This record gives sequence, structure tokens and C-alpha cells, in this order.
Amino acid sequence: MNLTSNIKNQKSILVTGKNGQLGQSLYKLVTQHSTSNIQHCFTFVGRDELDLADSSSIEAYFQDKHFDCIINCAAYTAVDKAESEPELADQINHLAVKQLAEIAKKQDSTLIHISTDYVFNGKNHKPYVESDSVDPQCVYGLTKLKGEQAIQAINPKSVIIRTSWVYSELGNNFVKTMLRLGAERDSLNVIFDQVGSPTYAGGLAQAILQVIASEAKQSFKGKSNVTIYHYSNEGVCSWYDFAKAIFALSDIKCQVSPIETKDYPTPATRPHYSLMNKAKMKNDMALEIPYWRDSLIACLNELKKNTMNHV
Ligand SMILES: NC(=O)C1=CN([C@@H]2O[C@H](COP(=O)(O)OP(=O)(O)OC[C@H]3O[C@@H](n4cnc5c(N)ncnc54)[C@H](OP(=O)(O)O)[C@@H]3O)[C@@H](O)[C@H]2O)C=CC1
Ligand SMILES: Cc1cn([C@H]2C[C@H](O)[C@@H](COP(=O)(O)OP(=O)(O)O[C@H]3O[C@@H](C)C(=O)[C@@H](O)[C@H]3O)O2)c(=O)[nH]c1=O
Ligand SMILES: [Mg+2]
Repeated sequence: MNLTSNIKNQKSILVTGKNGQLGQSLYKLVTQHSTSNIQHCFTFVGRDELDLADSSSIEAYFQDKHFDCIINCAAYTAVDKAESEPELADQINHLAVKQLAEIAKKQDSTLIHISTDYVFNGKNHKPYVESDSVDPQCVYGLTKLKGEQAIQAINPKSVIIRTSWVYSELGNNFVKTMLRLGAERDSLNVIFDQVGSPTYAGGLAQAILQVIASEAKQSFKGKSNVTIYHYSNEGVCSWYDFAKAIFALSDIKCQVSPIETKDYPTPATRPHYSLMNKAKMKNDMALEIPYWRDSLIACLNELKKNTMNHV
């Protein structure tokens, strides 16, 4: 899928993971806005065209294509399943990312890569800054960290954006799971001792476009270090608070009880505290980030619109 505008000085930008939450949100953003705002030529690919599980597919794809910028939205995101599929998770979140970093370096292109709060161990008591030490507690987090480290070793002309608890009207996520379970059940137990901040994928997509615009202004050429940014919505909540807000705003009468992590055993260990400090991103991009509840309302409105369009 290739979207081109007529404006000069446009960059050719590849977006991987086109069918994921973030890939779809970026697509929606660049196709719904006027071309005066979006001046670049975007190519969106899914695993059919570029399979990150297969290094020869990656090599073949870039054989005859050049991009100024690669936004890697594809990832192995099944956190619990990763515990029993560590090799596949490592291939997609680490080895394929290493290969993309090498290709980007060879092509002199900027790699924008998305990472996660799960690279931290969750033992902090104040929001994580970009330079805080990492210590993932699960296979998914470890493979994402190895992807970050590979980029740092290979291509300084890269930006890593760590985000958390991503949801959207597009794709699968906690909000949609809650809406489904809330409609099926009278009551639900949800963990209240894991706190962080949800991230609306539409807002993250906008922030990524701002990073690209700032990159165009500053030129990342000659950069000696990879830039790391943290991005989520503002505010803090537990998964329990998030579930309560989802039900309250959707008029769903499902009783939610707060439970401890130990009472909801899962294969993967998740951080108890994964709030991230976003000051660097906000300062560098002159960005105002919405409060999580306001973005949740926006997402629920989008979901309502989508349902109304389908009746
Ligand atoms: N979801 C979240 O809560 C969070 C996500 N992140 C990170 O943000 C980024 C975007 O996540 P999000 O959009 O939510 O993730 P999704 O799970 O919604 O999308 C991931 C996409 O990656 C694609 N993919 C998986 N395996 C392959 C493969 N072998 N080859 C090519 N593509 C593949 C999937 O393809 P298909 O549709 O065909 O399965 C899917 O479209 C990821 O890097 C993720 O680690 C960070 C923090 C939180
Ligand atoms: C469905 C459900 C989940 N939970 C808990 C489990 C978990 O701790 C939390 C959220 O569930 P999820 O399955 O959405 O969690 P998870 O898939 O681990 O979400 C993570 O995904 C990856 C990709 C990331 O990078 C992270 O930032 C984070 O968003 O809620 C309940 O307590 N009750 C429930 O009924
Ligand atoms: Mg999940």
C-alpha cells in the first residue's frame, strides 16, 4: 500500500505492522488528514510482504527498495505466550530489529522503533526516566530490550519510543477485552497492584509524526547516540481503575473487584509500577499529552461511531 502526495522534499517512509493497533492508527492519521499536513510518501506493510520471523524475507524485501525512514510498529506482543515461544519472540523483537537497524544504517535512513515499559522491573517509586536501569521480568520484556540494545549498537540515527498499555478502537487490547467481558459477565476481578499509564494509539501515532518532523528540521545525521523517548497518556491508574473507568464511561453494569497480582496467576511476570516520565518528549516536541481518561473517552466515541456505521 503506497500513499503519495505531490509535495516536494517528501520523505519515503516505511511502516511495518500495518494491521496492528499502532500501524492502523498511523494509517488512519495519514489518510484522514489533508496532504498539507502530511507531506511524506508512506508505504504500509504487513507480515505478508515483510515477515519479521524470516530473515530471508526481510533481506528480499529491501533488496530493491530504499526508505528515508522506517517506523517499526510490528512486534511479538503476546506477553504470556512469549514465555513458551521465546525463540519466536526473540526473532521478531530482537533479531529482526537488529536486521532492520543494519539495513537502516546501510541505507542511511532513520529507524523509529517502539519499545515498552516492560523493559523495567517495576520496583521504582517515581516515574521512570529514559536513562533508568532496565531489568525486564518476562520474555517479552527481555526480547524488546535486546531489540533496543541491538539498535543502540548499530545505528545511532535511530529513535526508540517506549510506551505502555496501548489501546485503540483498532486491533486488540485491554479496553476491547473489558467491553467484551463486561457484556458477558456480571462481575470481574481485575488487578489493582500494577500501576502505570494507558496510551491511546492515536495519540502515539501523532507523537511519532512529530518526531519525524523534528528529525527533518534537525537532521539526525552525525548523531552519535540513539534517542530514547517515553510516551504514554498523562496520569496514573491501575488496571482495576482502568476497567472501572471503561465500564463507567460505557454504561456497562459489571461489578469490578480489585485483586492482587498473586490472585491472578499468569505465565509472565509484569511490573508492579511502570509509570514513565515523559518530560523529554514533551519538551523536545512541544507536545501536550492528554490525560488518560480524556483519551479513553475519545477512543470509546470512535468505537461507538464504528458500531453505528455497521448497523
Ligand atoms: N500493545 C501494547 O500494549 C504495547 C505495545 N508496545 C509496542 O508498540 C508496538 C506496536 O504495538 P501494537 O500496535 O499495540 O501491537 P499489535 O499486537 O496490535 O500489532 C503488532 C503487529 O505486528 C505484526 N507482526 C507480528 N509478527 C510479525 C511478523 N513475524 N512479521 C511481520 N509482522 C508481524 C502483527 O501482525 P498480524 O496482525 O498479522 O498478527 C501485528 O499487526 C510494538 O513494538 C509493541 O511492542 C509497547 C507497549 C505497550
Ligand atoms: C483480562 C484481565 C486481565 N487482568 C490483568 C492482567 C494484566 O496484569 C492486566 C492487563 O492485561 P493484558 O493482557 O492487557 O496485559 P498485557 O498483555 O501484559 O499488556 C501489556 O502488553 C504489552 C504488549 C506491553 O508492552 C505492555 O505495556 C502492556 O500493555 O490486567 C485482570 O486482572 N483481569 C482480567 O479479567
Ligand atoms: Mg496482551
